[in-house]
Amino acid sequence: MATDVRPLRQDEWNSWYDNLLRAFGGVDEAPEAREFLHQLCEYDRFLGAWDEEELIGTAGAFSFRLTVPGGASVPAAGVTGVSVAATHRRRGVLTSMMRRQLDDVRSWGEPLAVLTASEPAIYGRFGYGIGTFHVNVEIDSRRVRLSVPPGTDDVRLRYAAPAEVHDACEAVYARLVPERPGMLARQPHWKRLELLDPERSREGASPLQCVVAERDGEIVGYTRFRVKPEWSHASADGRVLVQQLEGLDAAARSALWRFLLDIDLTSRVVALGRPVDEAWQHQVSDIRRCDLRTKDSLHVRLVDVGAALQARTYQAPVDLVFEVEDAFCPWNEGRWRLTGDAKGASCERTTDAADLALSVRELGSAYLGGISLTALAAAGRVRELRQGALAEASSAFGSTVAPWLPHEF
Ligand SMILES: CC(=O)SCCNC(=O)CCNC(=O)[C@H](O)C(C)(C)COP(=O)(O)OP(=O)(O)OC[C@H]1O[C@@H](n2cnc3c(N)ncnc32)[C@H](O)[C@@H]1OP(=O)(O)O
Repeated sequence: MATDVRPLRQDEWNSWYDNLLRAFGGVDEAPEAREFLHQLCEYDRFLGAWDEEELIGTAGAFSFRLTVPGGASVPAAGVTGVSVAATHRRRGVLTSMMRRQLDDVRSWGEPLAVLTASEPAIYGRFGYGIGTFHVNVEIDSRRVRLSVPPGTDDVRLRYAAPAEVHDACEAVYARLVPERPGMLARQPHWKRLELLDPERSREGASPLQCVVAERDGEIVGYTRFRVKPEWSHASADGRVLVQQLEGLDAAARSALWRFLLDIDLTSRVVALGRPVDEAWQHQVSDIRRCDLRTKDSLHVRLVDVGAALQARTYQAPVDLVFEVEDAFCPWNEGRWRLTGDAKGASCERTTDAADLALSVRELGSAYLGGISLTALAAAGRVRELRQGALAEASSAFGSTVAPWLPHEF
């Protein structure tokens, strides 16, 4: 079968999107969600695969900027909308699209490609490693109390229409972006994402509600959530479904979490996709009643090893030679010397003896500082060629703040 992979034309978007939906089961999106996604399409970066006249594959790459350790905002292709028609599966169509896409990303000069996977088993073969985890929680708010830091009672909370305070909330978000690896700078059109509220997707829950946290009249935090009323035989048993919660300081965040745990007629707070190191985990009276579940989140691919490694900084001084294996993007193969510290780094080709051997996939996992190279070595995925090199690399690559992807794409 000859597959033609090429960028999408504007008149092909609807059929592209229908193909994608069908690969995910064929349930249509609400019209406003579909329209929103249409506006996000970057035609020169979205690919279709054709078998003669028939569209059989889809893949896109948003032009994101991703925070890396040290706070730099690095161009990253946000891989999205990947699908192959079930009639054409396991014949190499995905492989052809990944080939074209990674070649394109390289030609655009973007050192990273990132994605969230429908199934984690798909992307390792293309050089992606799991770079971040997040937690999903369901807190028994009748039993769990939150101890709060000084200053929490000085934070004023008020309800606001989500659209009315949107700019102020976006300003809070923008201030947080450089502080945590894995966060995405807001791109044009994406601002509306957090306000998208199709009735069809609510499944019996309320429209989006918003509470802002203020100090001295300034918005310093916000949460958007829904309430799903439920009644058991004995009592009210509603759920609070948290969509976002951000705050500029510990008091603002604590005030918002405490508010969510205290809403009358509810007994559970459900929050999906939260950072693994969030402070509330250490403030709750009973962590077991929070039912924490960890899940892989952002998968990271170094498209240009040298540029990617020198775009971030390192917690401890580092001077190491990596022997990198990268069968899918052979331009990365070979030895690289990384020197750097907390102020900056450089990464150049070298013929010197290697200290560590690993594939680009492990570099992707370790890149944002959330997965330790020591753990990957224990799994047999990193080889230490000079004694001591693993510990040096591990402490240099770490991050004091866990990396976190704020939303799926
Ligand atoms: C970033 C995102 O958008 S994630 C969304 C991914 N899309 C989906 O999950 C939608 C439903 N699934 C699909 O559309 C397709 O099955 C795809 C895209 C996952 C795979 O497409 P295909 O064209 O069948 O993949 P292709 O034939 O190129 O397979 C390449 C290799 O990946 C393997 N592979 C493909 N899909 C999977 C999978 N779901 N799980 C494990 N391995 C897989 C194949 O076995 C093959 O292995 P090999 O090289 O050892 O022979």
